[in-house]
Amino acid sequence: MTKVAFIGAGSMAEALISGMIENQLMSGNDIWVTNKCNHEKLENMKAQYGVTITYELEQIFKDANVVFLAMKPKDVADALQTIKPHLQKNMLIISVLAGVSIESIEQLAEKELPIVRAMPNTSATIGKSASALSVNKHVSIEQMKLVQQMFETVGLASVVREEQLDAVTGLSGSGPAYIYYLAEAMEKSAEEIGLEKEMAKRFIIQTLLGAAEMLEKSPKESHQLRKEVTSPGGTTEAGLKVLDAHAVQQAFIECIKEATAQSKRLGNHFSNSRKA
Ligand SMILES: NC(=O)C1=CN([C@@H]2O[C@H](COP(=O)(O)OP(=O)(O)OC[C@H]3O[C@@H](n4cnc5c(N)ncnc54)[C@H](O)[C@@H]3O)[C@@H](O)[C@H]2O)C=CC1
Ligand SMILES: O=C(O)[C@@H]1CCC=N1
Repeated sequence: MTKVAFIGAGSMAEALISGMIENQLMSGNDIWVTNKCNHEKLENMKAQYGVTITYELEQIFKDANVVFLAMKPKDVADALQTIKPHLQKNMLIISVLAGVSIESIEQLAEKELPIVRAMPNTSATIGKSASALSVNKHVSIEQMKLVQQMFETVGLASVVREEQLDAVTGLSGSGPAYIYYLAEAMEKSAEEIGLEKEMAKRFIIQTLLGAAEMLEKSPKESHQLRKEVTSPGGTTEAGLKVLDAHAVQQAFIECIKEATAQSKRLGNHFSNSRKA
């Protein structure tokens, strides 16, 4: 039996827990969760997923095979300071922290541990995450199999070079937020053009799902698919001209680059503050 401990009980921890339980990789009995101080949040997770909640570190780490680090990057130094006496050589550490390198975690833990640095996204909740994984040399073949299984249960999982993880963070870690941002704009416009909220929402969702599935199933590139919607002199052309006038595509490119840069900054800030 695998015992999985989550240190941190926020959005990402909940997305992974819910995805792994929903997709029957494990049950709530296999999962132990703690956080910094929000006991109500832990109680809610216990009620919803049947996980065990505790602030007793002895309990959470006893016989744990896998330890997820799921706090914000700014909190990892404090967290590891507290938990490091409980970390054993055979425990697989999976960090989902943006920017924080495997080397930084190794230094904070002050012992040789198998460490996976992962970048999933919140669509893990419904088994649709896009997760990238990098590992250190202490991860065994068996542990790697388990990691692949966990992340494949909650979506697509690919091993990447660690230096690519900042880019993955900017692209697909943060990616769901970009799509929700577009959905928000579509919802707001629907109100202004006279469509009822609920009906508009169904049309927006179906449009996003349909376009995503076309991107997946059609052999055509995204540019070609866009051209096929855009009749000369038609409605799409008129709308897209407005997006071009506001340089929206360029803004999205800069958004993804900036998110990537921020992931790097989070990591640099972290390793520089350790050197200081
Ligand atoms: N939210 C997202 O879409 C994604 C987040 N991530 C990464 O996941 C991590 C968590 O992000 P969120 O879940 O959004 O944050 P959150 O703020 O929702 O949750 C953070 C959790 O960490 C806990 N925590 C803080 N210090 C702690 C300590 N010393 N000991 C135990 N628990 C502690 C907090 O109590 C809270 O439960 C971040 O490092 C982020 O970079 C990665 C991919 C996507
Ligand atoms: O915004 C963040 O920092 C985290 C990492 C990727 C998505 N959310």
